[in-house]
Amino acid sequence: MFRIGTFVLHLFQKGVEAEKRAISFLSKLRNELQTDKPVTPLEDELPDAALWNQYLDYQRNLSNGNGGPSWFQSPWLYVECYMYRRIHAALAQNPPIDNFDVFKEGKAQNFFESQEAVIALCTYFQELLKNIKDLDEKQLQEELFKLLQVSLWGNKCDLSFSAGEDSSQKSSPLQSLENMIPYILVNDMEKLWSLLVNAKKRNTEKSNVRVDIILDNAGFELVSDLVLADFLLSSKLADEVHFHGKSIPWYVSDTTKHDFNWTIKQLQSANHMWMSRCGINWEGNLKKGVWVYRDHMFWTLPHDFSSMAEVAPDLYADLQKSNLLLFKGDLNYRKLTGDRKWEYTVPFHQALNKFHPAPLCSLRTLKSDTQAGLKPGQGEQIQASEPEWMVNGKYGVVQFDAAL
Ligand SMILES: O=P(O)(O)OC[C@H]1O[C@](O)(CO)[C@@H](O)[C@@H]1O
Ligand SMILES: [Mn+2]
Repeated sequence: MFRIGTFVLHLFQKGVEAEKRAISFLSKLRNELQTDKPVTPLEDELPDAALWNQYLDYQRNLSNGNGGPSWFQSPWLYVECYMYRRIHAALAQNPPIDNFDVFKEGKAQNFFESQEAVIALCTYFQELLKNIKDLDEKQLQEELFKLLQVSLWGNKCDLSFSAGEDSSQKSSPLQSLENMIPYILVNDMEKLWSLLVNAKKRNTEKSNVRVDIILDNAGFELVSDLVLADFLLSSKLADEVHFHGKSIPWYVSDTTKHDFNWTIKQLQSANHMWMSRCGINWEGNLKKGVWVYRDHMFWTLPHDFSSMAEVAPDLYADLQKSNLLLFKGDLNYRKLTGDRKWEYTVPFHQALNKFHPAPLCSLRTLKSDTQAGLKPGQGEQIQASEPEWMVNGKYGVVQFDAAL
């Protein structure tokens, strides 16, 4: 008894010391950020540290003569990613709190506050499954479009955008889809449908149709992505879905492996028949191997996707095996387009800067000022009536690019 007590006390003290170290590391980070200090090399020994430090050298070369990278001067995408990586280092170097996700509570709260919307979506979906075999092509297409839109607007629910404030999905996610169509600035859903239907027709037993979802936020958005993924399998439009999540806590609400499994468990054990049915089916999909969850350190590096083939050739080669890549969310869009301030009419294909592992589509609500592939005058027209259109999350795109 005495021994156990001493052991617990010892652990507790270790925890308190680790917390103090993490807090001092974080206050140092805050001070550097607030006073525009130079970006410094990472000093930890985590597996991606060398790549981060090489990237810092690359940024130093770019800013030659301008004093080197610093918080206010360097590209926003770079320093924002760097901030999340430093937050991770503060914890990861400090056992026993090295696996602690500082954003976990916020993500769980978003999930619980979206409960009604999750119930509405799971109920709708389970009803749909009852007669999915009897649906003709037109009806299947309509259902796909609905679930794509739910997944698109699900991207409104992220926590970094709302600075951690409530951003859960409150209303029924299916109700107002029709009214929101005018807010989809680029709507390539028809192209997705053709691609999937053609892939299915060409599909022989040897070649499975594979769709990859590059996930964004946990909470309601993740549930909407899982429902979409279930629909793709249940409608036989796809045979496998591969999910890609983050290997470290990222941009507050992004999905990690823990969030992914936690969400499915929560649904499974929910006190609601259709919610728990979804959770049970989804765990079954993972066990059968028709759903696969993967993470790769590339997703939490500062590089945009045009350098994936060089920096993470294994990931690029894996994505090349897919029939369709669905990139969720604003940060993925920024990385797809190099976060440049493109003329609105520059073709999406061009903004991708040779990133074409497979046909791809971005489902993203606009929260940052990067947008390509609009019609002439389209951006200017919205700008005139709504100056905040690029950052207020009210508009979205379902923007497709066929591979080379
Ligand atoms: O979760 P999402 O859709 O990638 O949004 C995150 C966005 O929020 C911000 O952190 C703040 O607006 C952007 O940098 C980022 O693009
Ligand atoms: Mn996010």
